[in-house]
Amino acid sequence: MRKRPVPAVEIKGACFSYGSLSVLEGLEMNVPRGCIYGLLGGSGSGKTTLLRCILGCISLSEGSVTVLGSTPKTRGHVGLGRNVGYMPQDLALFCDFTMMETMYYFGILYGMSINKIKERGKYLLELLELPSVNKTIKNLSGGQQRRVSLAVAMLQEPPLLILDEPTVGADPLLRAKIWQHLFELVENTRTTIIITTHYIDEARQAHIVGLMRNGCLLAQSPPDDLISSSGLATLEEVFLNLCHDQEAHEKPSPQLSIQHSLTPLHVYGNEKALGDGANEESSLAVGRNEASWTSNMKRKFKSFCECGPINPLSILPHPRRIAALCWKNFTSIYRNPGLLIFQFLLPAIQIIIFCLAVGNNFSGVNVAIFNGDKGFNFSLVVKDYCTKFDDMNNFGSLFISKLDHKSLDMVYYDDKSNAVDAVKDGKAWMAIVIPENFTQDMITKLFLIVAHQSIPDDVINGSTIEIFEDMTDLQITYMLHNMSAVAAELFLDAFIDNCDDYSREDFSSPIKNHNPPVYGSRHLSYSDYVAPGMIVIITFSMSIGLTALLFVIERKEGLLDRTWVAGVNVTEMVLAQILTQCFTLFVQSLILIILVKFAFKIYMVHLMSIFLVELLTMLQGLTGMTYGILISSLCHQETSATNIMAGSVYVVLMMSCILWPVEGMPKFLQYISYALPTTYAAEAMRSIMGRGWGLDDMIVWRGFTVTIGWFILFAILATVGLRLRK
Ligand SMILES: Nc1ncnc2c1ncn2[C@@H]1O[C@H](COP(=O)(O)OP(=O)(O)OP(=O)(O)O)[C@@H](O)[C@H]1O
Repeated sequence: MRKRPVPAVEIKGACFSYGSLSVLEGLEMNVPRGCIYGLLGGSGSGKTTLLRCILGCISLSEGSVTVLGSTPKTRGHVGLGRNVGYMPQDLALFCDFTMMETMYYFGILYGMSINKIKERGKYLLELLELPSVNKTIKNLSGGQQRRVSLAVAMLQEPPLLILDEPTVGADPLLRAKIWQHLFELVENTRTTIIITTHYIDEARQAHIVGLMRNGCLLAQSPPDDLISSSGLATLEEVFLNLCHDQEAHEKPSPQLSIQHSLTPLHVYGNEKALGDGANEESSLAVGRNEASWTSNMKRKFKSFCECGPINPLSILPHPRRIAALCWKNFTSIYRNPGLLIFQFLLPAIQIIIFCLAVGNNFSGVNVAIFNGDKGFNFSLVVKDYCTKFDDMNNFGSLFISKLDHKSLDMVYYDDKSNAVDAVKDGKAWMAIVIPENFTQDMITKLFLIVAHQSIPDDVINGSTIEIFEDMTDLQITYMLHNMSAVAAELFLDAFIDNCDDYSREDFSSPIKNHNPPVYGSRHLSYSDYVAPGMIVIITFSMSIGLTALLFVIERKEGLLDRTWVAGVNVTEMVLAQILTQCFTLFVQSLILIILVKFAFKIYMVHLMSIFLVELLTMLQGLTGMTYGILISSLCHQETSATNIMAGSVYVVLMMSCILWPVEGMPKFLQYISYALPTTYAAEAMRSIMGRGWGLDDMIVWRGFTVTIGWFILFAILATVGLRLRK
């Protein structure tokens, strides 16, 4: 018995839906080797979807696809790679590349030698009448860009070419030339070509034409056979007739439609391979009802888990392809100064804004002052104890002189109620009211203390400065409290230092703060506290944003699909991204550290700590990057990626002890906080910078370990996510 030749593409009972929209409904297709197969159908009939199923870019919910003898996108499949040239409907080219660079990039992915790429690239660009090879893609016309895309598909001389509307934008002469070249390819190399088109006259030239409508093939046969068997004059009439036939059936079974009009494919030695009865109504129902994105993902997950042993070649990274991907990433960056500035300078700008805006000394804080102190010529009265008071006779003024004049704008009032009203009216944050007999009562108090006598209430009241506050701004309140406490201390210092028999120590607080402290400095500001965490969050969030958007955009533009079809696997894609990001993160973190340490003099104990800060910052960036890839695998659009990103960054900023210590959170929130990827890292960063600790300290190595753990986890999830989404 004669063995049936293996077709180039064989599809049985294919069902596929986007959410609730059923696109392929039990479709049967058989493409013999060495022919041009013209897939003709109206807009939205499912042609592109069908091609993407053949390429393994999307998985069928029902049915099977065999391409060149194996099923794409199964574990055993190494990837179509060099065997399939694909020209998508979208441009799917890197617009900043020149035409020749585009050839080199895809050629390397296909595994071609540099010389071969050069030779084929030049030949194809000339054949397709493209201008100078050094012109960048973005500077070509739409039609020229599509021709470069066609050249990329034909570059490696694959046995199977899949072209989605390749002649759009080409003039009739060039269209004829392209078709001529396709015929030569089939004749000379027995290449199989599947070509989609809206133009019936173009499809007429194909060896076999498949007429597609509403997710099924109404007929597939050599065009002449279709015309002769139908008794009609043109292919257009045949197509219209079939469409009417399909509409006449209330819900036509695709099986029925195909059998109705199918002519055996004698010319290409192909038996009638269609209509194995694979499509039951039930499978159509499944196709239509599998409504949601989740069901698509479940389907992919199921096929991912069930389709046989993993072929190591399908997941093992290939250095050549990784190098090509890295080269592409770097070229995209340096050809795009805007992106370069965004990557390198935005974190720097963010930290500059932070250091300038947060944690600095206050200025211009309005304070209302009423100094009612009449003063007192006390030198006669306390001369025996306090000989040095001779030149001081108004302690109210002495207290005011000890306030921080740089931070405060002091407005003097001549009445206590006016000063208090200034606070009530929002004109001042604090009113300081110094009583009439302040100096006199202070001296009396001292006199009575020395004489070991009790102090009457009116003397206590008269020697007390009253403060009226607007406490609605916590930071200003803290500052004013701190400032008035310091002024009171300085005032007491000045007051007591003038007494012959008493020293400041006699009146000192029972607490002694050692100076310098064990760690840190008495002059630390809020920015010293927040800066370590800010470095972490800026790098983390920038990496999420850049990577998530990059991947979502590349997917939308069809670049990812084209890269997968060219044979790149997910591991290579993730590794190349990590390598590229390592470089950008190194520069980014170095700029951040230089600004923080040297320009803004944020507290850092040792210069040696810079190495650990740099390392931890880079690791956080890589963690953000892998999280970004994960987000991109969940999102169709930039807006949804941006929303997830913004939500995540907000949570991380609030809960990672960057602005507020974990100890200041409710207990249950502390657990959540520690479960975030940035909390331990921010703690470690603070210990490295503020305490000068190294990797031998638990807080520091825990920060590194947890960050690496999250990086690995996100990398695995991102790889699985990309694979499922592929
Ligand atoms: N990613 C997607 N998500 C949801 N629906 C989609 C998606 N891609 C395509 N569709 C829908 O699937 C149907 C088939 O689309 P497809 O692109 O396969 O048609 P086509 O025959 O190639 O059309 P055209 O000739 O206009 O390119 C259309 O209704 C389209 O709106």
